[in-house]
Amino acid sequence: MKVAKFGGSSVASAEMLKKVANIIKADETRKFIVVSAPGKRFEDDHKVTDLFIQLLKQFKDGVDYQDTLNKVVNRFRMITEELLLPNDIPNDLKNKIEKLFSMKKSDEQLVDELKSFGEDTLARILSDYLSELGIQSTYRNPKEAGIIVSDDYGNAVILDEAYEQIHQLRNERGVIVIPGFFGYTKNGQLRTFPRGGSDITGSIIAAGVEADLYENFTDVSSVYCVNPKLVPQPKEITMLTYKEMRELSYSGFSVFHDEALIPAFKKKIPVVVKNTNQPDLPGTMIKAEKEDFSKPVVGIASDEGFSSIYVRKYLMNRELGFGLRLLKILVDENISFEHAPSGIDDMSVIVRSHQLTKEKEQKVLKRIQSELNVDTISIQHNLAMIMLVGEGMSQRINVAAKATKAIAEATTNIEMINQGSSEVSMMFGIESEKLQQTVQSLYREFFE
Ligand SMILES: Nc1ncnc2c1ncn2[C@@H]1O[C@H](COP(=O)(O)OP(=O)(O)O)[C@@H](O)[C@H]1O
Ligand SMILES: N[C@@H](CC(=O)OP(=O)(O)O)C(=O)O
Repeated sequence: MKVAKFGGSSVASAEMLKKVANIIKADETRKFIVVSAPGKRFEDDHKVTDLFIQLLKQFKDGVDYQDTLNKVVNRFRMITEELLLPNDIPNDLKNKIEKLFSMKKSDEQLVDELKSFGEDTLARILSDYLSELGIQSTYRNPKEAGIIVSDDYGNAVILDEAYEQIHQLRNERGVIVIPGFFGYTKNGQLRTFPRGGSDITGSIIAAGVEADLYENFTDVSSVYCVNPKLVPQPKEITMLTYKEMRELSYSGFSVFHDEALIPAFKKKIPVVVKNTNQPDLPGTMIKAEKEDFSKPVVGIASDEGFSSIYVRKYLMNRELGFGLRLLKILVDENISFEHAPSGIDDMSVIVRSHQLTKEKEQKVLKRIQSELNVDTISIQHNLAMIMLVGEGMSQRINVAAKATKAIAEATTNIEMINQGSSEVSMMFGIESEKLQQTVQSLYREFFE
């Protein structure tokens, strides 16, 4: 029994949905189908989820939102019309949006409910389309499916108690189509997962029904060892471990959501990333155990938009609780940190820059200066992080040497280095503007 998740790019148009239906038809063990909302059909297109966010903003700002509303509804109408289905579902969507806008709800509740309409509408359409094709198919809302989540708006996590009810889905007949990206709290309130969260739904269903395989269908034939936007036609990864994929996803491999690995990992369900346009290709397999240790590095992930807060204080090493108090100041300001490399008398804390408004930055720096009485404090913006990932790294002694050589060849200055304690990853902080040339140089060193 398999769970197949189709991402936004795979359900962006009627043409893509026909491919999806063929994939479902081709293998009767594909029983649970999880879908995203329609994504981009071409480079400058809009994801439906982004249109919903824009729509709510216009509604809240009191400006005319009819144009955006029509755009959203027409995305679905075009699909139903081309699939020769009635227009009831898109018409219904329009009414649901207007009804939601007439209700008294908090902004956070409104945005979560509105965003969910994208995946929900698409799941209903796909289920009807499969039925039209003679495939026994049922739409299941996440509430009925048992996706019980925490109370965090736009950032929900699954609760352990959900799995028992999800397991019952095994007994249902035919194909079950479930919208991704959202669940319900114990009190029946809708909450969405973080952006890109349909991958998480797929993984939850796979763990709940104890599937033999979780297939994640997208628009690339495999996970590449580096982001294809930075290196043209990079090498494909045929197999990697949950641990490696989680590190890579968290650090910039947007092809699979980092939080989506955990449910599958807990139940040891293998995951495969495949291409909806070329479903017969093997794709990339993600499993628990590493089989091939010949390559120390399996992938190079990278991301931009980091800032580093640097503090220096003579005899910091003798001051009990210094790091704790520094991090506490960040917690007070609701700022999470990514890395915190330290020396004898100094420490850097790397945070994602979007968390720092100008005022917050000034406040944090002032507090650190006065409460920790540091000798030097500075902040550096526009940093990029590059993460080398591979479980084989712990058994090699020259990975760091090869990496620093490649970075030097790109004439890039290393701002910081951090090796994860698990020795699965090695991180380099550099100036953002040098990112592409540095990644390309590392790629040549480790993969060519
Ligand atoms: N290392 C990588 N391997 C493959 N794709 C990657 C990688 N890093 C980033 N991507 C991007 O991830 C995209 C697929 O993810 P996403 O857009 O979320 O797909 P979906 O619409 O199926 O959810 C690819 O088109 C590619 O641009
Ligand atoms: N539609 C949601 C959830 C999702 O998973 O989308 P996609 O499969 O297009 O990454 C989003 O845009 O965040």
